[in-house]
Amino acid sequence: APTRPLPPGPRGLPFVGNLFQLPSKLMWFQMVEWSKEYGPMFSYTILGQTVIVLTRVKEATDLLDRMSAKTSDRPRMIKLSEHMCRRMEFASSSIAWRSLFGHETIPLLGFDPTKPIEEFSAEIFRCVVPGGSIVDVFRFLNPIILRFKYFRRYSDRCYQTITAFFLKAYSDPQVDTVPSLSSKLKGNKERFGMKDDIDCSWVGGTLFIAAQDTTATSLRWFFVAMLLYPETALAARAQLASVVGDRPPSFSDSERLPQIDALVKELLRWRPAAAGGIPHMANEDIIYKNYLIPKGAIISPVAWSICRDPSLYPNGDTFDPSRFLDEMGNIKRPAQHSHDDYLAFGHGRRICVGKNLAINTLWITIATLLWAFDFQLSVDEHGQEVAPDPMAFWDNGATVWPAKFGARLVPRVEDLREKLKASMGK
Ligand code: HEM
Repeated sequence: APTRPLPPGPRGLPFVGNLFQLPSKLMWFQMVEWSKEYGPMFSYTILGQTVIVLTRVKEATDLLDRMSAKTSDRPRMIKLSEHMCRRMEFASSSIAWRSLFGHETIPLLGFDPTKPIEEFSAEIFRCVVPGGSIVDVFRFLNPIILRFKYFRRYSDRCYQTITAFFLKAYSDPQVDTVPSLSSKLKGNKERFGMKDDIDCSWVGGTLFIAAQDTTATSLRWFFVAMLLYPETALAARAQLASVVGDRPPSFSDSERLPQIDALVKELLRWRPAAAGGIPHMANEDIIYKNYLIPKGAIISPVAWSICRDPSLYPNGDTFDPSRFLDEMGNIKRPAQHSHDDYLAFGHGRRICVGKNLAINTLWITIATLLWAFDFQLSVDEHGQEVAPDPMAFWDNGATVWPAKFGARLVPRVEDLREKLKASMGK
């Protein structure tokens, strides 16, 4: 069969390819720039590894949803998968902590028992970005690293510490009124194909890592959006006032609060937590639009750009929840192939397994925060209000947070604490 060219892309150097053109931070920005030059689908290479980048809904859904059987492998991530997690990974804090391990919810200002996971997840998230760890770029180093304990000392320590942590979280006594993943696994190991308690504890642990930072990232961006687009908070509060009045919102109000649905959709679209997308890998040669996507190529959907696809979401840089509402104020029918307007959760067989938990977590948290507090800009030492910069980022590897910013939360409800406590008991 006639061979086809790779999608166009930036010229690289012999052997190393485009390695030195990739910034070490905020890599997806480079992808946005390249897509302006080379089109919605382009390719680059790192040391012979082809990466196909997708920046529009059409290409992403054609390749990753409709051809999912051929594009749902994950690239081999040596440092993450083989060193730090020793293949234990198969695939916001409080809710994940409770629903996965069955423990008490975490108090806002008290001791946070999940802190040790943070360092570990930050390192893991760095490895997910193509080129994010040295051994994944220079693969010939792997046998050397495997041979000498010295080179593995960091990954070994990570694995041991985190396994002990997950095991304790899994084995500690649990709140028994609410079912959790741990309580399901205990006593049913064989049924779920688990070898031992370490296996079981890692199931909870990896889900925790995937759940916690992504959801918390979205909540950070929620505050930025509310401070910069206060009119959107007002619209949502007006609806909350008419539906729930002075009691906290609950899921039973959801049918009557489309403004909150629209806010959640817009938040995940405007600032998709995993802005650069999570890479897939082609498991066979694919010819698409007369280009070759070779077997073994990394396919990298850039969520930031896909969620701004002008054919679906005009003025994509503006935070505007009303784009999802019709004239009657109800949620619009989602655009075709838009995953119900939730493109931030990835594609095909690899689509985020925690999508519904994440949407529900964001929904109830956002509804409650809007009901409970006014959000005000912080004030500097000269008494000047300081607005967050929506284009100032903190790169956390797979997730991208807003750079540090201040905000003041002013209670809008009398007896807030008592009302929240009373509603939690229900
Ligand atoms: C705002 C919150 C979240 C966002 C934006 C998000 C986004 C994503 C994305 C983009 C992927 C990769 C999909 C792909 O490869 O095409 C993913 C995978 C995954 N997510 Fe989430 N996620 C969120 C919350 C959660 C939660 C709450 C959980 C667990 C309870 C979770 C568990 C997972 C797991 C296990 C995978 C790997 C699936 C696989 O490889 O087959 N995520 N997520």
